[in-house]
Amino acid sequence: MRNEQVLEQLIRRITGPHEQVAAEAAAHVDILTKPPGSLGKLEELVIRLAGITGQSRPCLERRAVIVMAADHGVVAEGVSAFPAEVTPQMVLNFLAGGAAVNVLARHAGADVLCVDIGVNADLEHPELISRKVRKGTANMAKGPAMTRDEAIQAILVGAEVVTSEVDRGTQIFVTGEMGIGNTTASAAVMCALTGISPASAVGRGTGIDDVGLQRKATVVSQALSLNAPHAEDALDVLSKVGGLEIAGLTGVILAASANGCPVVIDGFISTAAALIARQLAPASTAYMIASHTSDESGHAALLREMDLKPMLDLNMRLGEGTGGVLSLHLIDAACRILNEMATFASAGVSHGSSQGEVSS
Ligand SMILES: O=C(O)c1ccc[n+]([C@@H]2O[C@H](COP(=O)([O-])O)[C@@H](O)[C@H]2O)c1
Ligand SMILES: Cc1cc2nc[nH]c2cc1C
Repeated sequence: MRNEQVLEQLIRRITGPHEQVAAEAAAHVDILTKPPGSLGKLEELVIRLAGITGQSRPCLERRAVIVMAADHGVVAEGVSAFPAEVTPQMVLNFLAGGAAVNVLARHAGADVLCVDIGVNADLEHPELISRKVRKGTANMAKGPAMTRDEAIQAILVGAEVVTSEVDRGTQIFVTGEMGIGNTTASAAVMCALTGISPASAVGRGTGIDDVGLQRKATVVSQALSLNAPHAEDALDVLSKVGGLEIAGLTGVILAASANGCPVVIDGFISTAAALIARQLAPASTAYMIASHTSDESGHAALLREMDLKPMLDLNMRLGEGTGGVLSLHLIDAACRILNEMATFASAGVSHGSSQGEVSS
């Protein structure tokens, strides 16, 4: 079967959450020993998790963060505060267990899966998932970042990683990435698909200065006018101005959705992948759990555009899946509320009287 057909099949498997199970969970939340709605967003969260998983008492013990790593030709334009060599160096750090995401994943009981989907170096390690589609993208300021077929291949890599994890029993996924230059690609994807201006979409990424920020906006404008991506064709946008890790994460999101697994969206780059996934499969948005608002300046606007309501705002802007993995603690808390709290009946606690009712 052609790759495009495999992708279409994957998209067709995304049917939407189990509304009946969500309604049952909502009814149970309302008989727990608390005033209705008093656990706020935790209540909404666990009702959504029930609908996504089809389990009236969700328990998401097996979790994995998928860190997609890739390089970007656009780094040649001076859009990052760090050199491209940092991408492979950080991959080795992930594999050695020393990066922030490793620490936070250990704390949250999540596996870290590191995928080389397009790093511009020859990497070998027994734990590395080596699925390189190409050695980094081409410079989008000079031409398309990759071909449409490469973009689809990278989406399918993400989907395959998720599918084999689902077979191993993983129940919830977190998106993570590493790629020097990828905030430029993410900003370009955001501009192409939402019409937001480059000046509003670009941010400081790894920490570029004011001059670098101006240059970044100019590079994004140049890439958009040169490549003229079609806003109604997400694969065209992804291939012309996106990145291999963005494509891989699009596949992660689509395959998690197709398998009825919640997918926790990390920062700016992950949300750009979510934007592509939404355009390819609108039903996938029901499976997305937004973790945090990154300090990357375009992220809040992108989340609003996606109508995603993140749980945390900790001024983080690291990526790797760090914000996503942190939010697993809140997801656990929400599940435990539903699983462990007493009901008014079981604890012998009186219900509140309905408003306006006069007790005799
Ligand atoms: O997740 C975010 O919101 C985020 C915001 C800023 C930077 N990053 C990370 O920093 C790298 C990209 O930054 P840059 O400046 O090289 O485009 C990449 O490895 C991302 O994981 C990530
Ligand atoms: C050191 C470093 C770690 C990162 N992790 C994700 N992006 C990163 C960028 C840099 C520069």
